Amino acid sequence: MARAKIALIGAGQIGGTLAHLAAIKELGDVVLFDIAEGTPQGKALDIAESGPSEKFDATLKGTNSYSDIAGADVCIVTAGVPRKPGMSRDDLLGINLKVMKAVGEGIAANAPDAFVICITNPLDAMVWALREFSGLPHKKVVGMAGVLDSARFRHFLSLEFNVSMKDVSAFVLGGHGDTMVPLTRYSTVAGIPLPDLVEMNWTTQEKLDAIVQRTRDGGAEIVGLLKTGSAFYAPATSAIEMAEAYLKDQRRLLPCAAWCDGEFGLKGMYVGVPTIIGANGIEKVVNIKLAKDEQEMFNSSVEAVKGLVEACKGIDDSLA
Ligand SMILES: NC(=O)c1ccc[n+]([C@@H]2O[C@H](COP(=O)([O-])OP(=O)(O)OC[C@H]3O[C@@H](n4cnc5c(N)ncnc54)[C@H](O)[C@@H]3O)[C@@H](O)[C@H]2O)c1
Ligand SMILES: O=C(O)C[C@H](O)C(=O)O
Repeated sequence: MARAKIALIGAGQIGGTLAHLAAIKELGDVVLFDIAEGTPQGKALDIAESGPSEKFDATLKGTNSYSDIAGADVCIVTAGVPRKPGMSRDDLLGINLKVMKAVGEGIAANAPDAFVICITNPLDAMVWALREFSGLPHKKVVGMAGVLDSARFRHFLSLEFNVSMKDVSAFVLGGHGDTMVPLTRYSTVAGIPLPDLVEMNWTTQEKLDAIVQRTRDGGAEIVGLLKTGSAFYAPATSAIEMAEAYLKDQRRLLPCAAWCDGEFGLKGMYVGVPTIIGANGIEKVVNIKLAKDEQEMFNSSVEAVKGLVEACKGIDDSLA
């Protein structure tokens, strides 16, 4: 069987890391696309030259031409600009919206059957815009954020409980911004929900609240440390987890920015919700029951995302 083809739109920090991971995991042949001349070609060659030591079978090609992504099975979009210290993700909306238009049109013309994972910020609005510009089916266009936010939550929890990250599961829903909703009731250590662990005196409510806040600020914490850009190792790993679920029809239950039309009482919008990813893309949005306080937090996150989508419509008439 022919290898899968993975197109990476944007060959910056995340794009290069995605290419490296996709090759090492032998998910398929990789095409790195960028408007910057030389960058995708240089990164593709550099990663290909790691193949003899790493012993992977995958070809890597760098390009500035959309025609090279033709027939891609998966497109992962990181094209655009990251934030700098002092900025919010929402400050990137105007500049990255224009990028989504070019990328959406490029994917529609060359890889209309692909499963498309958007990473560019502000995530929930950009995945919505990318879907609109590309015209691809909603279940084939999804945003990466919940896997990353949940991974950060899991990491911080594993430090607090001094247990393996493997035994910590967590769910972060809502928009990928300050209003994201880390769900403590649905997060566990080896199946024991976090509120029970507080009752067992394994941690305190104050410590748990601080971890929830650190998770919400997880992106800004790294931006503040790096100063010249944002996180890229964990974001790339998160998107690869989603791509692998699609390519291998794993039916993973992962939190993603997915199209909700009826689920969670929403009428046609993208926001972070639990999904099942398999060979058809988003196979299902898992409509979990939220408690009153969780629903209120989710609602305010939904309102924040709606505001960004309205801002996109105000900038680009074709989206209105
Ligand atoms: N969703 C998430 O959880 C998450 C996590 C981390 C970063 N991000 C976002 O991902 C994006 C990329 O981050 P990065 O660190 O890789 O940035 P980066 O600056 O390292 O790379 C972005 C690349 O996009 C390219 N580019 C710009 N316009 C383009 C266009 N029209 N077509 C093709 N390529 C284009 C640039 O040349 C650059 O190489 C940012 O918007 C960042 O905020 C999102
Ligand atoms: O914080 C950012 O700007 C990048 C990304 O959204 C992240 O959460 O790391």
